[in-house]
Amino acid sequence: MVVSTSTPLRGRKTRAIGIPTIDFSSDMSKTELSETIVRACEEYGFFKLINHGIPMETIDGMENEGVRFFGRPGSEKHEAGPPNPYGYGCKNIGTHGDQGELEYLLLEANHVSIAHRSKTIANNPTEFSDVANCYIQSMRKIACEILELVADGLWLEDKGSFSRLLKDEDSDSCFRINYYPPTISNINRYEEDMGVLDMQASRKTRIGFGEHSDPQILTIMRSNDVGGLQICSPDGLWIPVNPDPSAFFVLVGDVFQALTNGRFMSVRHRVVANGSKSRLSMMYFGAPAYNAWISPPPQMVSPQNPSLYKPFTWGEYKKTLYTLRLAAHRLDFYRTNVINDSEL
Ligand SMILES: C=C1C[C@]23C[C@@]1(O)CC[C@H]2[C@@]12CC[C@H](O)[C@@](C)(C(=O)O1)[C@H]2[C@@H]3C(=O)O
Ligand SMILES: O=C(O)CCC(=O)C(=O)O
Ligand SMILES: [Fe+2]
Repeated sequence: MVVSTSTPLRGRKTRAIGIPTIDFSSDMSKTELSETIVRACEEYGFFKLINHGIPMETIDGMENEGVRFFGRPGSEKHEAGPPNPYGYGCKNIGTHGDQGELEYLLLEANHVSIAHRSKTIANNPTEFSDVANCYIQSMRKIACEILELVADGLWLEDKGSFSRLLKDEDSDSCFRINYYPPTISNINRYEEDMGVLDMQASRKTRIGFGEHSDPQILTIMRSNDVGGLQICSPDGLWIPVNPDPSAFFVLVGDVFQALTNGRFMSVRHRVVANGSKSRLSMMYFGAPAYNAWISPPPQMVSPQNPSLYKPFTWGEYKKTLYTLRLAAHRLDFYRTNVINDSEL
C-alpha cells in the first residue's frame, strides 16, 4: 500500500509534498508493489520503507554502538581516523575542502575490514563487529529485495540483473554512521522557549552535510528521531523529510540511474543541522564490485531510448568521484552525446 505523508513547509524554497511510502507488509500483489517502487524511483529517486521486517533489536543495537562511539573522548575517536576514505572523520568530507557540521565513521561493508577496524572503534571489538555485521547483512538483504522487485517492475527477463551486483562477494558496498551534534546552544534554547529566537537566522548557515547525490546503486538510510534530511524535488525545491526511526529511507544512487539508462534519477539531498538534539543516521551504500561493468540491461535500450551513458566500471567511477567535490554532477562525465527529445 502506498500512503502519502505530508511534510510541513519550512522556510522559503522548501515545500510540503507527499513522500512515497512503500509498505512491505501490505496485501498488494507483488506486481503492484514492484510497479509502485518503480514509480517512486522514477518520480523522486526516493521512498520511505515501512514494515520492513528488520528486528528493532538489530537496529537499536547498531544505533547504540554509534552512540557509544561518538560519546568517546576526541582523542580516542581520532584513533579510528583520519579517513582514508574509511575511518573516523570530523567536519571534513572527502579531500577537496567540503565541510559539514558532523562527525562520521565510514566503513567497508565486509567482515574482514570490520573486524580490523573495530579494534580502534570499540572497547569490545568483537561485540562491535558482530552488531555491525548483523546490521549490514540485514541492509544487504533489504537492498537485494528492493532490487529484485525493481527488476520485476521493469519487466526485465533476468530478475537478478541488479541484485547480483550486491550479492557479489567483492561488492564494494560501504556503511556510514553520521553524528550531527546539537547546533542550538543553551542560550538559543532559552530564546526558543521564550519565543524570541530567530529560527530562520539560526538555521540558515548550518549545513550538516552538503548537497549531493550518492554515487552507488542505492542507499538504505535510517536515523533517530531528529530531522534534518532534505531531498530535492524534480522541480528543484527542497523537501524536508520527517524523521521516522521505525522506517528506512531508500535513495536511488548514480549507478542505478546509469543502470536504468536514465529512467531512474539519483536523488539530490542534503542535511541541514538545525536541531537542539543530536541526529544520528546510518547509511548502507550498496555498490558493485570494482571490476563490475555498469551498463543497462538490453531491454532498457532501444532506438527510442538510446544509451545515455558510456559503459564504465564501478572502480573507474569511484576513482572519478574522489577527484570531485561533494556537489558535483559526476554522471555527466559519462554521458554519450545523445540528445533526448526533452532536451530539445
Ligand atoms: C567529497 C566527497 C566525499 C565522498 C567522495 C567525494 O569526493 C564525493 C562523493 C562523497 C560521497 C557521498 C556519499 C557517501 O557519503 C560517500 C561515502 C560516497 O561514496 O560518496 C561520500 C564520499 C566520502 O565521504 O568519502
Ligand atoms: O546523515 C544523513 O542523514 C545523510 C547523509 C548522507 O547523505 C551521506 O552520508 O551520504
Ligand atoms: Fe548521501
